[in-house]
Amino acid sequence: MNPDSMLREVKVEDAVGMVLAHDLTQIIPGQFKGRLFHKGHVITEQDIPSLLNIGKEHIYIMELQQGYLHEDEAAGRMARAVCGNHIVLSSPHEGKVTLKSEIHGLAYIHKPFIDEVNRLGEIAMATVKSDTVVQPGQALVGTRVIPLIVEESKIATVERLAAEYGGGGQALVSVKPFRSLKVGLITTGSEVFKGRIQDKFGPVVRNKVAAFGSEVIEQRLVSDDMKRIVEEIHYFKDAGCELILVTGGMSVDPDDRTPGAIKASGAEIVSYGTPMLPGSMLMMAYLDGIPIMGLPGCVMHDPYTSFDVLLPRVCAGEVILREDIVAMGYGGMQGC
Ligand SMILES: Nc1nc2c(c(=O)[nH]1)N[C@H]1C(S)=C(S)[C@@H](COP(=O)(O)OP(=O)(O)OC[C@H]3O[C@@H](n4cnc5c(N)ncnc54)[C@H](O)[C@@H]3O)O[C@H]1N2
Ligand code: MOO
Repeated sequence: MNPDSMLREVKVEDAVGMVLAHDLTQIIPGQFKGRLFHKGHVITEQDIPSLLNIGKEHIYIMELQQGYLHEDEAAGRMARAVCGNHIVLSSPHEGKVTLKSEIHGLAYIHKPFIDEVNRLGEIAMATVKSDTVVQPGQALVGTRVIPLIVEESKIATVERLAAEYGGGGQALVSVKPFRSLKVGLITTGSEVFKGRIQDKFGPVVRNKVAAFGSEVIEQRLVSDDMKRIVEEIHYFKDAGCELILVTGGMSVDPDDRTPGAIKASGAEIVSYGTPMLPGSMLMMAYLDGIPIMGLPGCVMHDPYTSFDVLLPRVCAGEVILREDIVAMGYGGMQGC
């Protein structure tokens, strides 16, 4: 059956007493965008000028047949098919259902599934990117079908794909909460250690870490001495730190000892260097499963560096792999 045959066009002047088949939107640029009339609204004589003002000279009267879905129901079914932990669904609004985060956390979106669904046609599933930090109430995903009436089989296909892609029990859209990590901070640099200049790394790192609910339990200053830096890494490991950050000395000068010290501590190096600017000199490593990050000078003064991309992921309990670092290059030119 042609879905158009389920829709009858009626002139608004003849539509008094009839029921609206979908939400009607008004847009006044700079002032208002939203629903002027709800689906299910019974049209009155007084509504006619308002309808004409938003360009509606006709409305649809709908007689939905077996095997077809209204846009609101289709959007709701798609949203329920992908919804995972810490997500709440909005009620349908202008044919769209929104998945919102319940918590401050890290968004997870299964990109191959989203691409597959959007390839089907007549469907729009718009998401934030995976690993976006989201606030409570923030929208992660909007689901909508393009026509007013869609074949039920198309939505069943979305549900089947969701079951296939999410087969391992992992939802296709979810939010990971941040863990509260004990963080050890080692600040290298003889000029800071000897008091020639005041430390500016500590406050910045404390604030960034606190933003994800973790805490720098202690900061220790060391000179540019590899043996001393290694000792401090082991000190924080023995103190039970779940993340160790080493600042400064990450570049190419003879006094830049930090990469060598992280290596000499026995840590496995995931990557020395990150394809992102600012933050290209960052090192990611693990010592017996404890993440160690070498932070270059730019973290002190640039508001968004490779550290700001990786820190939330580490705080959400993700293990950073070489491929994750590789993937940061595309889109990683943030200005430096
Ligand atoms: N020829 C090259 N030059 C630079 C490279 C490079 O690859 N080749 N990399 C650049 C990048 S990227 C960065 S970032 C910077 C600095 O990296 P470092 O981590 O080695 O930083 P430092 O040399 O230790 O210090 C730079 C600067 O910042 C001051 N500093 C360091 N720590 C503190 C602190 N805790 N409080 C206050 N100020 C601090 C330090 O005194 C220096 O003035 O290198 C680029 N250059
Ligand atoms: O580690 Mo650097 O930012 O690329 O300045």
